[in-house]
Amino acid sequence: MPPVQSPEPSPEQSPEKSPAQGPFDLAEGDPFGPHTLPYGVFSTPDAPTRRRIGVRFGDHVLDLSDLPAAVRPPHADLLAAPTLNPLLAAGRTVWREVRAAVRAAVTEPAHRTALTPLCHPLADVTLHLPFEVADYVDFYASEHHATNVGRIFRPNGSALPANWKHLPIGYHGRAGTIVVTGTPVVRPNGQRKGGDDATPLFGPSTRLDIEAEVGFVVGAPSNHHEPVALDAFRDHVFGVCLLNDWSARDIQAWEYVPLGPFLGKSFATSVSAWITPLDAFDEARTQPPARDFPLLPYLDDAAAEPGGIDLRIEVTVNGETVSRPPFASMYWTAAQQLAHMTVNGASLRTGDLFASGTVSGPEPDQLGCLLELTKGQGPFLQDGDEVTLTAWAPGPDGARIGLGEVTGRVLPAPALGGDQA
Ligand SMILES: O=C(O)/C=C/C(=O)CC(=O)CC(=O)O
Ligand SMILES: [Ca+2]
Ligand SMILES: [Mg+2]
Repeated sequence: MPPVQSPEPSPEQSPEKSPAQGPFDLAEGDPFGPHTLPYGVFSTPDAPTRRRIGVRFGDHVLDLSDLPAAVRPPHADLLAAPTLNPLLAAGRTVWREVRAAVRAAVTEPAHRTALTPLCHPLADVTLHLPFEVADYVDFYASEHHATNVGRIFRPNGSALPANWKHLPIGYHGRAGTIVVTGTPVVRPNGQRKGGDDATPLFGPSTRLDIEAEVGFVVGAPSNHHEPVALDAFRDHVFGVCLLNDWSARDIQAWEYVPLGPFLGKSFATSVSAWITPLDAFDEARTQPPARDFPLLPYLDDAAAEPGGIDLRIEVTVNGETVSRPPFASMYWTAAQQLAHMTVNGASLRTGDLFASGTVSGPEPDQLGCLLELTKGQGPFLQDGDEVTLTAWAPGPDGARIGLGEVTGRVLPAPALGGDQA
Protein backbone atom coordinates (compact mmCIF):
# COMPACT_ATOMS: atom_id res chain seq x y z
CA MET A 1 0.00 0.00 0.00
CA PRO A 2 1.33 3.48 -0.70
CA PRO A 3 2.47 5.60 2.23
CA VAL A 4 0.17 8.47 3.13
CA GLN A 5 1.06 11.83 1.59
CA SER A 6 1.88 14.98 3.55
CA PRO A 7 2.55 13.45 6.96
CA GLU A 8 1.79 15.53 10.01
CA PRO A 9 3.83 14.99 13.19
CA SER A 10 2.63 12.02 15.19
CA PRO A 11 1.07 13.03 18.53
CA GLU A 12 3.09 10.24 20.14
CA GLN A 13 6.32 12.02 19.41
CA SER A 14 6.33 14.40 22.34
CA PRO A 15 8.24 17.56 21.62
CA GLU A 16 11.83 17.80 22.87
CA LYS A 17 12.16 18.01 26.62
CA SER A 18 15.24 18.95 28.55
CA PRO A 19 16.41 16.18 30.91
CA ALA A 20 16.59 18.57 33.85
CA GLN A 21 12.79 18.88 33.98
CA GLY A 22 10.63 16.77 36.28
CA PRO A 23 7.59 14.64 35.50
CA PHE A 24 5.20 17.56 35.88
CA ASP A 25 7.03 19.87 33.44
CA LEU A 26 5.28 18.98 30.22
CA ALA A 27 6.38 20.37 26.90
CA GLU A 28 3.92 22.61 25.09
CA GLY A 29 1.40 20.48 23.23
CA ASP A 30 2.03 17.22 25.14
CA PRO A 31 -1.11 15.13 24.43
CA PHE A 32 -1.04 13.71 27.97
CA GLY A 33 -1.55 16.92 29.91
CA PRO A 34 -4.12 17.77 32.60
CA HIS A 35 -7.06 17.53 30.17
CA THR A 36 -6.34 13.90 29.23
CA LEU A 37 -5.55 11.89 32.40
CA PRO A 38 -6.22 8.36 31.17
CA TYR A 39 -6.18 5.44 33.59
CA GLY A 40 -4.13 2.28 33.23
CA VAL A 41 -2.68 -0.59 35.25
CA PHE A 42 1.08 -1.01 35.60
CA SER A 43 3.77 -2.85 37.50
CA THR A 44 7.43 -2.09 38.12
CA PRO A 45 10.45 -4.44 37.84
CA ASP A 46 11.03 -4.50 41.61
CA ALA A 47 7.45 -5.75 42.21
CA PRO A 48 6.38 -7.43 38.97
CA THR A 49 3.28 -9.12 40.42
CA ARG A 50 1.95 -5.97 42.10
CA ARG A 51 -0.47 -4.45 39.63
CA ARG A 52 -1.36 -0.87 40.42
CA ILE A 53 -3.67 1.74 38.95
CA GLY A 54 -1.93 4.76 37.52
CA VAL A 55 -2.75 7.82 35.49
CA ARG A 56 -0.61 8.91 32.55
CA PHE A 57 0.85 12.39 32.72
CA GLY A 58 3.30 13.27 29.97
CA ASP A 59 5.75 10.40 29.66
CA HIS A 60 5.21 9.24 33.24
CA VAL A 61 2.73 7.09 35.14
CA LEU A 62 1.60 8.55 38.45
CA ASP A 63 0.89 5.72 40.88
CA LEU A 64 -2.64 6.32 42.23
CA SER A 65 -2.79 3.24 44.41
CA ASP A 66 -1.58 4.85 47.62
CA LEU A 67 -1.49 8.63 47.31
CA PRO A 68 -0.28 10.65 50.33
CA ALA A 69 -2.97 12.05 52.61
CA ALA A 70 -2.61 15.63 51.33
CA VAL A 71 -3.70 14.63 47.83
CA ARG A 72 -5.70 11.48 48.52
CA PRO A 73 -8.74 11.58 46.26
CA PRO A 74 -12.23 10.65 47.39
CA HIS A 75 -12.94 6.92 46.90
CA ALA A 76 -9.21 6.15 47.19
CA ASP A 77 -10.09 2.53 48.01
CA LEU A 78 -11.28 2.07 44.41
CA LEU A 79 -7.81 3.05 43.19
CA ALA A 80 -6.06 0.48 45.38
CA ALA A 81 -7.40 -2.39 43.25
CA PRO A 82 -5.30 -4.32 40.70
CA THR A 83 -7.79 -3.53 37.88
CA LEU A 84 -9.99 -0.60 36.96
CA ASN A 85 -13.17 -2.66 37.49
CA PRO A 86 -14.12 -1.34 40.96
CA LEU A 87 -13.72 2.26 39.71
CA LEU A 88 -15.68 1.41 36.54
CA ALA A 89 -18.52 -0.04 38.59
CA ALA A 90 -18.79 3.03 40.85
CA GLY A 91 -20.65 5.21 38.34
CA ARG A 92 -20.42 8.64 36.84
CA THR A 93 -20.58 10.77 39.96
CA VAL A 94 -17.61 8.93 41.44
CA TRP A 95 -15.72 9.00 38.10
CA ARG A 96 -16.03 12.79 38.03
CA GLU A 97 -15.00 13.26 41.66
CA VAL A 98 -11.91 11.10 41.22
CA ARG A 99 -10.92 12.76 37.96
CA ALA A 100 -11.29 16.23 39.46
CA ALA A 101 -9.14 15.23 42.43
CA VAL A 102 -6.45 13.69 40.21
CA ARG A 103 -6.38 16.80 38.05
CA ALA A 104 -6.03 19.00 41.13
CA ALA A 105 -3.17 16.80 42.35
CA VAL A 106 -1.17 17.00 39.12
CA THR A 107 -1.74 20.70 38.53
CA GLU A 108 -1.08 22.07 42.03
CA PRO A 109 2.64 22.98 42.31
CA ALA A 110 2.56 22.61 46.09
CA HIS A 111 2.02 18.83 45.69
CA ARG A 112 4.92 18.18 43.35
CA THR A 113 7.50 17.26 45.93
CA ALA A 114 5.17 14.68 47.44
CA LEU A 115 4.07 13.23 44.08
CA THR A 116 7.36 13.13 42.20
CA PRO A 117 8.54 9.87 43.87
CA LEU A 118 5.26 8.24 42.77
CA CYS A 119 5.91 9.04 39.10
CA HIS A 120 7.51 6.29 37.02
CA PRO A 121 8.92 6.91 33.54
CA LEU A 122 6.76 4.99 31.06
CA ALA A 123 9.89 3.27 29.78
CA ASP A 124 10.41 1.68 33.24
CA VAL A 125 6.98 0.09 33.75
CA THR A 126 5.03 -2.83 32.34
CA LEU A 127 1.51 -1.94 31.24
CA HIS A 128 -1.24 -4.54 31.71
CA LEU A 129 -4.74 -5.07 30.38
CA PRO A 130 -6.35 -2.35 32.52
CA PHE A 131 -9.72 -3.97 33.16
CA GLU A 132 -11.22 -7.42 33.28
CA VAL A 133 -13.21 -7.68 30.06
CA ALA A 134 -16.77 -8.95 30.52
CA ASP A 135 -18.61 -9.27 27.18
CA TYR A 136 -17.19 -8.06 23.88
CA VAL A 137 -19.18 -6.78 20.91
CA ASP A 138 -17.86 -5.42 17.63
CA PHE A 139 -19.96 -3.16 15.39
CA TYR A 140 -19.78 -2.27 11.70
CA ALA A 141 -20.54 1.46 11.83
CA SER A 142 -18.50 3.07 9.06
CA GLU A 143 -20.51 3.46 5.89
CA HIS A 144 -17.29 3.72 3.88
CA HIS A 145 -15.86 0.51 5.36
CA ALA A 146 -19.11 -1.42 5.03
CA THR A 147 -19.51 -0.31 1.42
CA ASN A 148 -15.92 -1.14 0.47
CA VAL A 149 -15.91 -4.52 2.22
CA GLY A 150 -19.37 -5.37 0.87
CA ARG A 151 -18.10 -4.84 -2.68
CA ILE A 152 -15.07 -7.07 -2.05
CA PHE A 153 -16.88 -9.90 -0.21
CA ARG A 154 -20.18 -9.74 -2.16
CA PRO A 155 -19.39 -8.39 -5.62
CA ASN A 156 -22.73 -9.58 -6.97
CA GLY A 157 -24.92 -8.16 -4.20
CA SER A 158 -25.63 -4.63 -3.03
CA ALA A 159 -22.68 -3.21 -1.08
CA LEU A 160 -24.70 -2.25 2.00
CA PRO A 161 -27.20 -4.79 3.38
CA ALA A 162 -30.86 -3.63 3.48
CA ASN A 163 -30.75 -3.27 7.29
CA TRP A 164 -27.50 -1.26 7.45
CA LYS A 165 -29.00 2.24 7.76
CA HIS A 166 -31.77 1.11 10.11
CA LEU A 167 -29.72 -0.52 12.86
CA PRO A 168 -26.06 -0.65 13.91
CA ILE A 169 -24.97 -4.16 12.85
CA GLY A 170 -22.76 -5.99 15.32
CA TYR A 171 -21.61 -9.42 16.44
CA HIS A 172 -20.50 -10.89 19.75
CA GLY A 173 -16.76 -11.50 19.90
CA ARG A 174 -14.43 -13.35 22.25
CA ALA A 175 -13.72 -11.42 25.47
CA GLY A 176 -11.05 -13.87 26.65
CA THR A 177 -8.65 -13.12 23.78
CA ILE A 178 -8.55 -9.37 24.22
CA VAL A 179 -4.91 -8.49 24.84
CA VAL A 180 -3.08 -5.33 25.82
CA THR A 181 -0.86 -3.38 23.45
CA GLY A 182 2.55 -4.94 22.94
CA THR A 183 1.26 -8.52 23.14
CA PRO A 184 2.50 -10.47 20.08
CA VAL A 185 -0.22 -11.71 17.75
CA VAL A 186 0.20 -15.28 16.53
CA ARG A 187 -0.99 -15.89 12.98
CA PRO A 188 -4.00 -18.18 13.27
CA ASN A 189 -4.39 -21.54 11.61
CA GLY A 190 -7.79 -22.21 10.15
CA GLN A 191 -10.01 -23.45 7.40
CA ARG A 192 -10.39 -21.56 4.14
CA LYS A 193 -11.72 -22.17 0.65
CA GLY A 194 -10.98 -19.75 -2.13
CA GLY A 195 -12.86 -19.66 -5.42
CA ASP A 196 -10.23 -21.84 -7.11
CA ASP A 197 -10.04 -24.45 -4.33
CA ALA A 198 -11.99 -27.67 -4.95
CA THR A 199 -12.15 -28.48 -1.22
CA PRO A 200 -11.41 -26.57 1.98
CA LEU A 201 -7.76 -26.18 2.97
CA PHE A 202 -6.32 -25.95 6.48
CA GLY A 203 -3.28 -23.96 7.52
CA PRO A 204 -1.89 -20.56 8.50
CA SER A 205 -4.01 -17.63 7.33
CA THR A 206 -2.51 -16.07 4.20
CA ARG A 207 -4.65 -12.92 4.41
CA LEU A 208 -3.97 -11.57 7.92
CA ASP A 209 -5.29 -8.04 8.33
CA ILE A 210 -5.88 -5.28 10.84
CA GLU A 211 -8.95 -3.21 11.67
CA ALA A 212 -8.44 0.25 13.16
CA GLU A 213 -11.23 0.75 15.71
CA VAL A 214 -12.23 2.67 18.82
CA GLY A 215 -13.34 0.72 21.90
CA PHE A 216 -15.88 1.86 24.51
CA VAL A 217 -15.60 0.54 28.05
CA VAL A 218 -18.78 0.04 30.08
CA GLY A 219 -18.54 1.05 33.72
CA ALA A 220 -21.90 1.06 35.45
CA PRO A 221 -23.97 -2.08 34.81
CA SER A 222 -27.63 -2.05 33.79
CA ASN A 223 -30.52 -4.25 34.84
CA HIS A 224 -31.73 -7.15 32.77
CA HIS A 225 -34.95 -6.23 30.90
CA GLU A 226 -34.21 -2.47 31.12
CA PRO A 227 -32.97 -0.96 27.85
CA VAL A 228 -30.38 1.82 28.12
CA ALA A 229 -31.72 4.89 26.32
CA LEU A 230 -29.56 7.15 24.14
CA ASP A 231 -29.45 9.83 26.81
CA ALA A 232 -28.23 7.39 29.50
CA PHE A 233 -25.04 6.62 27.54
CA ARG A 234 -22.78 8.65 29.79
CA ASP A 235 -24.19 7.10 32.94
CA HIS A 236 -22.88 3.73 31.75
CA VAL A 237 -19.88 4.24 29.51
CA PHE A 238 -16.68 5.16 31.33
CA GLY A 239 -14.21 5.78 28.56
CA VAL A 240 -12.48 5.11 25.30
CA CYS A 241 -9.51 3.05 24.11
CA LEU A 242 -7.89 2.20 20.79
CA LEU A 243 -8.55 -1.27 19.42
CA ASN A 244 -7.13 -3.41 16.62
CA ASP A 245 -9.54 -6.15 15.52
CA TRP A 246 -7.00 -8.49 13.86
CA SER A 247 -8.83 -10.31 11.06
CA ALA A 248 -7.91 -13.38 8.99
CA ARG A 249 -9.74 -12.51 5.78
CA ASP A 250 -9.43 -15.96 4.19
CA ILE A 251 -10.87 -17.71 7.26
CA GLN A 252 -13.55 -15.02 7.60
CA ALA A 253 -14.66 -15.10 3.96
CA TRP A 254 -15.30 -18.86 4.09
CA GLU A 255 -16.90 -19.13 7.54
CA TYR A 256 -19.06 -16.04 7.93
CA VAL A 257 -22.20 -17.10 6.02
CA PRO A 258 -24.79 -16.74 7.52
CA LEU A 259 -23.89 -16.03 11.16
CA GLY A 260 -21.05 -13.52 10.77
CA PRO A 261 -17.38 -13.46 11.85
CA PHE A 262 -16.21 -16.27 14.13
CA LEU A 263 -12.70 -17.78 14.18
CA GLY A 264 -11.40 -15.29 11.64
CA LYS A 265 -11.44 -12.63 14.37
CA SER A 266 -11.52 -14.38 17.74
CA PHE A 267 -7.81 -15.32 17.93
CA ALA A 268 -6.76 -11.87 19.23
CA THR A 269 -8.06 -8.33 19.63
CA SER A 270 -5.59 -5.74 20.90
CA VAL A 271 -6.45 -2.71 23.04
CA SER A 272 -4.44 0.27 24.20
CA ALA A 273 -3.22 0.35 27.79
CA TRP A 274 -4.93 3.66 28.56
CA ILE A 275 -8.66 4.19 29.07
CA THR A 276 -9.49 7.85 28.57
CA PRO A 277 -12.62 9.05 30.38
CA LEU A 278 -15.41 10.32 28.12
CA ASP A 279 -15.26 13.71 29.86
CA ALA A 280 -11.89 14.30 28.16
CA PHE A 281 -13.68 14.52 24.80
CA ASP A 282 -16.19 17.26 25.61
CA GLU A 283 -14.50 19.65 23.16
CA ALA A 284 -14.26 16.97 20.47
CA ARG A 285 -17.95 16.12 20.11
CA THR A 286 -19.21 16.17 16.52
CA GLN A 287 -22.52 15.70 14.76
CA PRO A 288 -22.67 12.34 13.00
CA PRO A 289 -23.34 12.40 9.22
CA ALA A 290 -26.86 13.28 8.08
CA ARG A 291 -29.20 10.29 8.35
CA ASP A 292 -30.49 8.92 5.06
CA PHE A 293 -33.56 7.23 6.60
CA PRO A 294 -35.72 8.18 9.57
CA LEU A 295 -34.65 6.15 12.58
CA LEU A 296 -36.86 4.34 15.05
CA PRO A 297 -37.30 6.41 18.22
CA TYR A 298 -34.80 4.40 20.31
CA LEU A 299 -32.05 5.24 17.77
CA ASP A 300 -33.16 8.73 16.75
CA ASP A 301 -30.42 11.08 17.95
CA ALA A 302 -31.55 14.18 16.05
CA ALA A 303 -32.30 15.99 19.32
CA ALA A 304 -29.56 14.37 21.39
CA GLU A 305 -26.17 15.85 22.28
CA PRO A 306 -23.73 15.37 19.38
CA GLY A 307 -22.77 11.70 19.45
CA GLY A 308 -19.66 11.71 17.27
CA ILE A 309 -16.10 12.24 18.48
CA ASP A 310 -13.38 13.93 16.43
CA LEU A 311 -10.66 11.31 16.95
CA ARG A 312 -7.88 11.33 14.39
CA ILE A 313 -6.37 7.91 14.05
CA GLU A 314 -3.05 7.04 12.43
CA VAL A 315 -2.13 3.53 11.28
CA THR A 316 1.52 2.57 10.82
CA VAL A 317 2.93 -0.71 9.52
CA ASN A 318 6.62 -1.19 10.38
CA GLY A 319 6.84 2.51 11.17
CA GLU A 320 5.40 3.74 7.89
CA THR A 321 2.08 5.60 7.98
CA VAL A 322 -0.44 3.83 5.76
CA SER A 323 -3.69 5.57 6.74
CA ARG A 324 -5.35 8.29 8.80
CA PRO A 325 -8.92 7.17 9.52
CA PRO A 326 -11.24 9.92 10.83
CA PHE A 327 -13.53 8.65 13.60
CA ALA A 328 -15.86 11.66 13.11
CA SER A 329 -17.02 10.10 9.83
CA MET A 330 -18.75 7.12 11.53
CA TYR A 331 -22.45 6.79 10.66
CA TRP A 332 -23.54 5.16 13.91
CA THR A 333 -22.52 6.63 17.26
CA ALA A 334 -21.47 4.76 20.38
CA ALA A 335 -24.66 5.92 22.13
CA GLN A 336 -26.77 4.40 19.35
CA GLN A 337 -24.76 1.20 19.57
CA LEU A 338 -25.35 0.98 23.32
CA ALA A 339 -29.07 1.69 22.91
CA HIS A 340 -29.33 -0.98 20.22
CA MET A 341 -27.31 -3.53 22.22
CA THR A 342 -29.73 -3.25 25.14
CA VAL A 343 -33.07 -2.56 23.41
CA ASN A 344 -34.05 -6.22 23.75
CA GLY A 345 -33.50 -6.06 27.52
CA ALA A 346 -29.96 -7.48 27.47
CA SER A 347 -28.07 -6.15 30.48
CA LEU A 348 -24.65 -4.53 30.70
CA ARG A 349 -21.90 -5.68 32.99
CA THR A 350 -18.95 -3.73 34.31
CA GLY A 351 -16.07 -4.35 31.91
CA ASP A 352 -18.19 -4.90 28.81
CA LEU A 353 -16.29 -3.65 25.80
CA PHE A 354 -17.85 -2.66 22.52
CA ALA A 355 -15.89 -1.63 19.47
CA SER A 356 -16.96 0.90 16.87
CA GLY A 357 -16.24 -1.20 13.82
CA THR A 358 -13.45 -0.44 11.40
CA VAL A 359 -12.97 3.29 10.98
CA SER A 360 -12.69 4.23 7.31
CA GLY A 361 -13.19 7.70 5.88
CA PRO A 362 -14.15 8.63 2.33
CA GLU A 363 -10.60 9.19 1.06
CA PRO A 364 -8.15 6.52 -0.16
CA ASP A 365 -5.66 7.41 2.60
CA GLN A 366 -8.36 7.12 5.32
CA LEU A 367 -9.13 3.39 5.12
CA GLY A 368 -8.94 1.33 8.32
CA CYS A 369 -7.82 -2.08 7.04
CA LEU A 370 -5.43 -3.56 4.46
CA LEU A 371 -8.33 -5.28 2.69
CA GLU A 372 -9.62 -1.85 1.69
CA LEU A 373 -6.21 -0.18 1.29
CA THR A 374 -5.19 -2.85 -1.25
CA LYS A 375 -8.67 -3.29 -2.81
CA GLY A 376 -8.76 -6.91 -1.68
CA GLN A 377 -5.52 -7.79 -3.47
CA GLY A 378 -3.00 -7.63 -0.61
CA PRO A 379 -0.24 -7.67 0.38
CA PHE A 380 -1.53 -8.62 3.82
CA LEU A 381 0.60 -8.91 6.99
CA GLN A 382 3.84 -10.90 6.94
CA ASP A 383 5.32 -12.61 9.99
CA GLY A 384 7.38 -10.02 11.85
CA ASP A 385 5.28 -7.06 10.74
CA GLU A 386 4.41 -4.59 13.47
CA VAL A 387 1.20 -2.56 13.33
CA THR A 388 0.58 0.48 15.54
CA LEU A 389 -2.53 2.63 15.89
CA THR A 390 -2.32 6.02 17.57
CA ALA A 391 -4.94 8.75 17.90
CA TRP A 392 -5.65 12.13 19.35
CA ALA A 393 -8.62 14.46 19.70
CA PRO A 394 -8.81 18.24 19.99
CA GLY A 395 -9.07 19.41 23.60
CA PRO A 396 -9.66 22.80 25.26
CA ASP A 397 -7.58 25.83 24.19
CA GLY A 398 -5.77 24.03 21.40
CA ALA A 399 -4.63 21.15 23.64
CA ARG A 400 -4.51 17.61 22.27
CA ILE A 401 -6.07 14.64 23.99
CA GLY A 402 -3.84 11.62 23.31
CA LEU A 403 -5.18 8.08 23.24
CA GLY A 404 -1.79 6.40 23.43
CA GLU A 405 -1.19 3.51 21.10
CA VAL A 406 -2.12 -0.05 20.40
CA THR A 407 0.66 -2.05 18.82
CA GLY A 408 1.30 -5.69 18.00
CA ARG A 409 3.84 -7.75 16.07
CA VAL A 410 2.83 -10.78 14.02
CA LEU A 411 4.41 -14.09 15.01
CA PRO A 412 4.39 -17.22 12.80
CA ALA A 413 1.51 -19.67 13.06
CA PRO A 414 2.01 -22.70 15.31
CA ALA A 415 3.20 -25.82 13.47
CA LEU A 416 0.33 -28.04 12.40
CA GLY A 417 -0.25 -31.21 14.44
CA GLY A 418 -0.67 -34.65 12.91
CA ASP A 419 -4.47 -34.46 12.59
CA GLN A 420 -4.35 -31.00 11.04
CA ALA A 421 -1.49 -31.24 8.56
O1 LIG B 1 -18.91 -7.34 5.49
C1 LIG B 1 -18.66 -8.37 6.17
O2 LIG B 1 -19.09 -9.46 5.86
C2 LIG B 1 -17.82 -8.27 7.39
C3 LIG B 1 -17.05 -7.22 7.69
C4 LIG B 1 -16.17 -7.30 8.88
O3 LIG B 1 -14.96 -7.46 8.79
C5 LIG B 1 -16.83 -7.34 10.21
C6 LIG B 1 -16.26 -6.41 11.23
O4 LIG B 1 -15.37 -6.74 12.01
C7 LIG B 1 -16.94 -5.10 11.32
C8 LIG B 1 -16.09 -3.87 11.37
O5 LIG B 1 -15.01 -3.88 11.96
O6 LIG B 1 -16.54 -2.84 10.84
CA1 LIG C 1 -14.04 -5.25 13.34
MG1 LIG D 1 -10.36 -9.58 16.65
